[in-house]
Amino acid sequence: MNILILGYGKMGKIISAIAEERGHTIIGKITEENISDLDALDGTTIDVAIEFSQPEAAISNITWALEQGIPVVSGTTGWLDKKPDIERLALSKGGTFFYASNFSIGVNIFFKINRYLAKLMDEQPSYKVSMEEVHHTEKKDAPSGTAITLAEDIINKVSRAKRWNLDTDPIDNEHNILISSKRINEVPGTHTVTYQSDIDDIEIKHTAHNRKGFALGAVLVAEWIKDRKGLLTMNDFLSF
Ligand SMILES: NC(=O)C1=CN([C@@H]2O[C@H](COP(=O)(O)OP(=O)(O)OC[C@H]3O[C@@H](n4cnc5c(N)ncnc54)[C@H](O)[C@@H]3O)[C@@H](O)[C@H]2O)C=CC1
Ligand SMILES: O=C(O)C1=N[C@H](C(=O)O)C[C@H](O)C1
Repeated sequence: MNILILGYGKMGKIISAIAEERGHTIIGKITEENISDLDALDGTTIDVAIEFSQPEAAISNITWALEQGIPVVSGTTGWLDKKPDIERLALSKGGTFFYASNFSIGVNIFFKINRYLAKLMDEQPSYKVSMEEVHHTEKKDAPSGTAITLAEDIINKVSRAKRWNLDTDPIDNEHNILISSKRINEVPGTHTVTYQSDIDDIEIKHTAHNRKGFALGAVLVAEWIKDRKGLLTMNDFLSF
C-alpha cells in the first residue's frame, strides 16, 4: 500500500518504520514545516493517510485527505469537539474515516475490562470511581483521549456517574469522575481506574512500555480499512 503520514513526530516515525517493515511504501511524511508539500501530491496514488499530528492541525489534515478521496486513520487526541464536522464530511464524500483514542490492542482489552467492571459497579453505590493518567511532558492535551474514552464508557454503564472533570476543578461528588493528569518525562502512557469504598479499593491499570502497540495498531487498521467505507472504530476492527 502507498501510505501518507500526516504528522511525522514520535508516533509518525514509529508508524513509518513498522509500515515499511510490513512492505508498505511511505509516499510522504508531513510535518508542520513541510505542510506545503501536500500541494504536490496526487491523491489518487495514496491508499491511506495515517494522521497523528497535533490537536490544532488534525482538522485541516483530515479535511485535506477526505477532500482528495483518501481513507483516513486518525489517532490525534484533543480535537474531538470538532469530530462531528469531520464525520459529516467523510459521509458526504462517501469516504472512509477511522478514529481511535488508542490503537493498542492491550488498551482495547483494557477498555473491555473497564466496561465490564463498570457494569458490576452500577449496582455497588458504596464505590466512588476516579482515574489517573500519566504521560510524557510533551503531551499537549489533558486529560488524555484514552482517559476520556474510559470515563465515557463508565458514564454509559454506571448510572450515578454523570460526567468527568479534571481533579483541578473543584467539583467532587458521586456524579463526577475525577481525572488526575500527571506529566512525567518519557512516560508513554499509563491509565488507572480506581473504585474506592470505606472497606476496600479495586483498581485496573494499563501501562504502555513504549509506543509500539499504538503504532502497530494504526498500521494494522490502515491495512484493514483499505477497501472499507464509512465511519469506523476499533469495535469494528476487533472481533472481541
Ligand atoms: N490514538 C493513539 O493510539 C495515540 C494517539 N496519540 C496522539 O497522537 C498525536 C501525536 O502524538 P506524537 O507523535 O507523540 O506528537 P509529536 O509532537 O511527537 O508529533 C506531532 C507531529 O505533528 C506535526 N504537526 C504539527 N502541526 C502540524 C500541521 N499543521 N500539519 C502537519 N503536521 C503537523 C509535527 O510537526 C510533528 O511531526 C497526539 O495528539 C497524541 O495524543 C499518541 C499516541 C497514541
Ligand atoms: O500523547 C500520547 O503520547 C498518547 N496519547 C493518546 C491519548 O491521549 O490517550 C494515547 C496514548 O495514551 C499516548
